[in-house]
Amino acid sequence: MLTFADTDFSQLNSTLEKLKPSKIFILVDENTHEYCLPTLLGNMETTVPYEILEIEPGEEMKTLNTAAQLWEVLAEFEADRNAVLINLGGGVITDLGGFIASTYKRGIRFINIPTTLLGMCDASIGGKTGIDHGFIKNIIGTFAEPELTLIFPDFLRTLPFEQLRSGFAEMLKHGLIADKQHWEHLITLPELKAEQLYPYIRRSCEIKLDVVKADFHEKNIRKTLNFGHTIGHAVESLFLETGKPILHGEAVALGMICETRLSLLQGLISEEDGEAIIRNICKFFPQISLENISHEQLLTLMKSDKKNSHGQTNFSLVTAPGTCSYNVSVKEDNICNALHYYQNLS
Ligand SMILES: NC(=O)c1ccc[n+]([C@@H]2O[C@H](COP(=O)([O-])OP(=O)(O)OC[C@H]3O[C@@H](n4cnc5c(N)ncnc54)[C@H](O)[C@@H]3O)[C@@H](O)[C@H]2O)c1
Ligand SMILES: O=C(O)C(=O)C[C@@H](O)[C@H](O)[C@H](O)COP(=O)(O)O
Ligand SMILES: [Zn+2]
Repeated sequence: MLTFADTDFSQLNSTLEKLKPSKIFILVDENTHEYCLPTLLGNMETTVPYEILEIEPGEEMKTLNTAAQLWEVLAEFEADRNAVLINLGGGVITDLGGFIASTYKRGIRFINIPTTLLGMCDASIGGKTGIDHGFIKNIIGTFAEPELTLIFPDFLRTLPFEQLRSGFAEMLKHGLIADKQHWEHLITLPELKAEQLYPYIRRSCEIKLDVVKADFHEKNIRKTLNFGHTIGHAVESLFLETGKPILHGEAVALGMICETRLSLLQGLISEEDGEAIIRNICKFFPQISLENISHEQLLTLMKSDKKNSHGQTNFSLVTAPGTCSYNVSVKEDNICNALHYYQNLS
């Protein structure tokens, strides 16, 4: 269930009452501990004892090592199958927390309380959980649904601008794949500020929920939610590996530009639409230098993409703002062309 807590956390309290947990665990990172936990604790009404599990912030923590430490801590606290994990944080916390919850003792219940724009509009919804391994994004994970996703937009007040913009990339993606009007609203916003985005958060959540309801296990239409991610994830992985991580949404924005170029090369989109999409994404996202990045390595990383099958690299490609095709097989030459195109954009 997805709920907006515009003013209070009553839905959280009634869910906890219904779930009757034996114990509550709250997973935070250092920042959500400081900025968000006091609000949660001030509003959570329960007599059930709780423990705080804290990790350092950042994508570097979304690993098997962190998962193992968290499983160990749960075991040390004697968490039983009726324990409930509350994931309070961005996509790293909800992906990692969802993963440890869905695997500990073969699955305990969990609640997502996203605190970033990306978490609210995308990561906390739809049941994809996971960790990175060998710097490959989300290569190990589960499909597991939270008991509740509680969205409290006021958490965005303390979110740094770059993080807000990172979440905005996924919102643009939602417009591009499914709702032209949403895309047009977003690209004409006078500035990127949390309060300006509040009305559009709901629409992004609806788009994601509709797609996920139609195809939870990503056999078909859910692949459209991965637009921008085949190239985006490869670039994100390579930067992560070299110790200079970029934000997920920044990588997705880059990926959406390159993959729109692929649509143009494949003749799947009109020049007018393709160029307007690229121009508008560039308005918000400064170019990321790919100067020292090897295309070979990127192509190898793209082979790990979960949409691939039978040795073919498959893309989800936008065909006009608001519509998206999937299972589009693309030749390596065109992928290299798109990467060169991005490099020479400015
Ligand atoms: N499961 C999915 O469907 C899905 C969808 C999209 C992205 N993701 C994953 O989500 C991850 C990215 O998530 P993210 O962008 O939220 O990153 P994140 O979780 O790393 O959070 C970004 C930063 O903001 C800080 N922060 C969080 N809330 C804050 C607040 N309210 N005030 C101040 N600081 C705050 C965090 O500590 C962190 O430093 C990636 O790993 C990506 O692969 C998953
Ligand atoms: O929910 C989905 O499906 C998505 O593809 C949403 C993406 O924004 C998200 O980054 C997701 O984690 C990517 O999944 P993956 O299967 O490519 O790892
Ligand atoms: Zn994403």
